[in-house]
Amino acid sequence: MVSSLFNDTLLVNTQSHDYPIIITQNSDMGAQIAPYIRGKQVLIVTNDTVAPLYLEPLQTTLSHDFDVAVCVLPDGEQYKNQDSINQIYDVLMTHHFNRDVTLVALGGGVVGDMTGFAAASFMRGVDFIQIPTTLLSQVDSSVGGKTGINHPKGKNMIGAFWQPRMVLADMSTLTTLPARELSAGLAEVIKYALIMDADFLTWLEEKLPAMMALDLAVLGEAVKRCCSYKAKVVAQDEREAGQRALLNFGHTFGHVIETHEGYGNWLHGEAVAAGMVQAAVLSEMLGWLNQSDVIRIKNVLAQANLPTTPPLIATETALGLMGHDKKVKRGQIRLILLKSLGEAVLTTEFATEQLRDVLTPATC
Ligand SMILES: NC(=O)c1ccc[n+]([C@@H]2O[C@H](COP(=O)([O-])OP(=O)(O)OC[C@H]3O[C@@H](n4cnc5c(N)ncnc54)[C@H](O)[C@@H]3O)[C@@H](O)[C@H]2O)c1
Ligand SMILES: O=C(O)C(=O)C[C@@H](O)[C@H](O)[C@H](O)COP(=O)(O)O
Ligand SMILES: [Zn+2]
Repeated sequence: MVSSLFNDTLLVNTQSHDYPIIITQNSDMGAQIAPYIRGKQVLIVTNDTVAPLYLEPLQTTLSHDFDVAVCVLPDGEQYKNQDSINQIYDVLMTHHFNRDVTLVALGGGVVGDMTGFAAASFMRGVDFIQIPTTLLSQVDSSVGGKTGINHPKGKNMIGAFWQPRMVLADMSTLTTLPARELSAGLAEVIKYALIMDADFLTWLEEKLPAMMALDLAVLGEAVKRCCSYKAKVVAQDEREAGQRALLNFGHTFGHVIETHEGYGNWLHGEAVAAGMVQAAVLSEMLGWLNQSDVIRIKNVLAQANLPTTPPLIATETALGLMGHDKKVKRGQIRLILLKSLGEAVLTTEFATEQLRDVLTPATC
């Protein structure tokens, strides 16, 4: 579909440093990011799906001014682990790169999270830049500095808060993204509406068809709105002491699904979608949402081709996996639930029996 050019820049203010999110189309990626590279060494980290699509022009442009190395990782959530981080370190060491290096993440959230973690830990911290190429990474993972890898028993269990120097979201990259991955990104977009802005939910209900038809102007508008919400939250609570936890809506349930089903079998966004329904059902049990709200949530997720029911997981197994959630405090599971559409809270105001009911197959 032909659409008008989208161009916008947002600023993220954090205690670490401020950085821009450039949202654009058909960009010369190398030229866009070059001004934010402070040394002469660059390591581009990508994967074997994204490399054939977008690596060559980026590498060529950067090679005019920088000493550029490349690390191509295997594609998949199942490779978001220490082996991949070691591969990044190996390339950095082989090239004798030092604290002047800037790591460039070219890919989706998996590449971005791992590149950020490698940057946070190599020589105790070097610069990195995010070039997110999935909708999910453009609306969420490239912003805010949560970096890391999975443990076999839990998602993102090892990591660091480490902010990028800049984020370049080129909407044109979405034209090659598989439809299932676009839908996975829409889950995080819908998440922002449910936790922060009921008017945005209404906007989405109208605009989802255009987004799914790859109208880049509408997608760009959605990316801008989501990044603005996230930038605002991260500016107030960079390290998740409080308010930032709201961005975890659906994730305590969703991470259980991803871990239990085997990393990569349920996409992150798919698991979060089903998890948001579970959280909404629990919110309804508490009298905070009404039945029509829950139906509306299920409908908007279904409209985006997302699952609204979790896979079969034994209740005790799910509770055991939930125990690893990073929001657990003094042994107590804390959940993000909805007080109303557009308003989320971090809470322990639910009975364990209610949580068990939600986790019991067929309740949602
Ligand atoms: N750090 C954060 O704040 C944060 C936020 C949300 C999600 N995450 C993490 O992000 C990950 C999910 O990210 P994702 O949904 O981007 O998945 P992903 O990185 O696995 O990318 C999805 C798939 O699309 C491919 N791909 C990427 N760009 C493409 C393009 N332009 N054209 C064609 N194919 C392309 C990838 O190779 C992969 O196969 C999870 O690990 C999740 O935990 C992190
Ligand atoms: O940025 C955040 O904060 C989020 O929680 C965004 C989530 O969408 C993202 O999936 C994040 O990686 C989950 O973090 P975790 O701390 O639960 O691992
Ligand atoms: Zn997420």
